[in-house]
Amino acid sequence: MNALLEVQGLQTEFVTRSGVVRAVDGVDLVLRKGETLGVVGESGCGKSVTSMSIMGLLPKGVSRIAGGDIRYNGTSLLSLSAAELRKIRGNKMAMIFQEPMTSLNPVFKIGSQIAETVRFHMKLGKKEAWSKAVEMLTKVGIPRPEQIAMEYPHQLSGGMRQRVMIAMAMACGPEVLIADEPTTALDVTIQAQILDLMRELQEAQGTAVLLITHDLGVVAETCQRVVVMYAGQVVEETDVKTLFRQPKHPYTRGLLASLPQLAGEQHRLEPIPGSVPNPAEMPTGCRFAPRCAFRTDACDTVPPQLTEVEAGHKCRCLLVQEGKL
Ligand SMILES: Nc1ncnc2c1ncn2[C@@H]1O[C@H](COP(=O)(O)OP(=O)(O)OP(=O)(O)O)[C@@H](O)[C@H]1O
Repeated sequence: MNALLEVQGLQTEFVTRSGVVRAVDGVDLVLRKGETLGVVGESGCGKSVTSMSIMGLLPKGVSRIAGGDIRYNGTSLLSLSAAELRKIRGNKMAMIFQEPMTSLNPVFKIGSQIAETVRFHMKLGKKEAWSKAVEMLTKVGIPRPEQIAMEYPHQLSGGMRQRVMIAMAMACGPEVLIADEPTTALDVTIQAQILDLMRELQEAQGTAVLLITHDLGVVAETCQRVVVMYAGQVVEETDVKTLFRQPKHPYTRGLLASLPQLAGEQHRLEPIPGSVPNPAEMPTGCRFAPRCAFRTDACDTVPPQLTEVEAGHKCRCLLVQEGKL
């Protein structure tokens, strides 16, 4: 099945003033070679915490991985030392964020930052690394790349900074790219350009992408498979076509009904009532039950498991599993 990255039963906890909360609770993900897997859900569902856990970038002291495993090419990343993890991060696995300044350093020239990454991971000399940086800036469509390489991040527009971050992430030809809301902060035209760019680089380098987004429109355009997350858990997983044509979980149906392009002109948009529960106050049964239009008494008491309801289609809902929905 060519699994490159496997997340199994991941549990990530935070220490907060009201005690320990589990923001991610038993997440399973499989990313295969060269594919794009979307992870969707509203704000607060645990998408970013999942990606930070995979990259080993959780805030120290206040968070920890309490259970499960993360395997890259069969090796558990949780068993690696910080130095071993650093070798994989940026080289084999790279990440891009919604806010490019998260990974760009404001006090270093753009070219130097890309060159530094390349030197560290690809063991190139100074001159070759600088050439590689300029080559990458050219690849991501930066105009006047030699000149821009000499500039500082704040001298560029948001869209250009995002291109620079992609250049840096893709410079070492990573096998896995984790993109956390890479286009959310950009306007629609730039958003489309950045998604196209990511797709081109992905095809050219054979990179597998884990795309984290709250935007189902972006998923429809870029992903082959999708995982829907709700309240720290996966609630549905299938291929993109099936998700849009035959969504099963009431939460996924709700997300689709609130998507303007899909609701169509004749239909009123129907936002899902209520909000994602706080991890400190999770419902005891189904976590979506308080917001669910189909809720039954059993939903309030029995926590549903994620099961395969059709070939390649998993869903965490008692009613779907019993064929009632
Ligand atoms: N540093 C932290 N301390 C305590 N709780 C946290 C911390 N970071 C995240 N959480 C909690 O973890 C849960 C999941 O957050 P996460 O950022 O992963 O959601 P998300 O789906 O990525 O949303 P967004 O799109 O807004 O980033 C939330 O309930 C959040 O309150």
